[in-house]
Amino acid sequence: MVNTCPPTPEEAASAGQRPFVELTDVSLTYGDFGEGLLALKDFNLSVRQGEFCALVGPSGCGKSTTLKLVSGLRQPDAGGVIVAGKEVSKPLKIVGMAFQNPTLLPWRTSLDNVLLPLEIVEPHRRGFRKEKAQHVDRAMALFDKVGLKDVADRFPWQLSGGMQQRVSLCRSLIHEPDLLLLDEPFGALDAFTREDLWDTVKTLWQEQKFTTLLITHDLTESVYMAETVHVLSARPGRVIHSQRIPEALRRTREDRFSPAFADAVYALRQHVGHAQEDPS
Ligand SMILES: Nc1ncnc2c1ncn2[C@@H]1O[C@H](COP(=O)(O)OP(=O)(O)OP(=O)(O)O)[C@@H](O)[C@H]1O
Repeated sequence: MVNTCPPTPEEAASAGQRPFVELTDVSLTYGDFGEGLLALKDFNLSVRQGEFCALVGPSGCGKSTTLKLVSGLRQPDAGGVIVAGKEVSKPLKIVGMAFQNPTLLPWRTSLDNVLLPLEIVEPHRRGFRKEKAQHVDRAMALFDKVGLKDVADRFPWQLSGGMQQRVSLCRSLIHEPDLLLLDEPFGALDAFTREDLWDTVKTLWQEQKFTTLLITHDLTESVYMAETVHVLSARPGRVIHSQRIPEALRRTREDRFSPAFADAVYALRQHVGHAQEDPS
């Protein structure tokens, strides 16, 4: 049932698609070169436009580092990082990010937290006052989509963890990014809230088709959410296995209890196990 052969960059190219995100032979060392910590080595990754990918792998293998490279927060020591056809050399504006910790500012209301990126990042900042009414409308529509009611005027400390994470999600999407980077955003939530948010994010992605990279330690989550799951080796991280997850496997919540779904999770678990045993 599980197709373990993702489309290669060549196959995507022959179908007329250039990868939207492409990391080629990337290495990155933290700290002083020579005695620093080698986080990624010979790292290759290719993501199609609109694709939903998950990155899984042992703790400390370089998953968050990969997102830092893709978002332009860090540059590699060697190799290339291309997003939307351009070499990444500085923080990208087409990126939305959400993390395990919602990182909302406690003195701002939910609405003002969501509007914050538009207030401080160009080109939105310039026209912010003039276009504020449209931005507020968009924020309210996003609140609605993620199932939040009457939270606009409430402060983060008046919201549950799941509600805060939904606000954080709205903030990551308010500027309509082409690329959504999710660093374990569901990790700290209770199981039921997490499952609800999986569906929320899936629905938003199906509607808007932003290219998505999700970091997770939860293989069930990766199979339910992603079209392709990439398994990283132990540090220094590189992709050692890529697994396509057929859509038919993960349409509904009930699908998560099917034998085919369990097979896909099991196959991934084997590869993560190998990564933990043998870093080479
Ligand atoms: N700013 C930094 N300075 C020095 N070392 C760092 C820095 N950031 C990350 N590292 C190290 O680089 C390696 C990869 O870190 P990274 O956070 O990318 O891993 P990860 O796979 O996301 O980990 P986890 O699954 O535990 O969140 C780790 O050994 C980490 O300690």
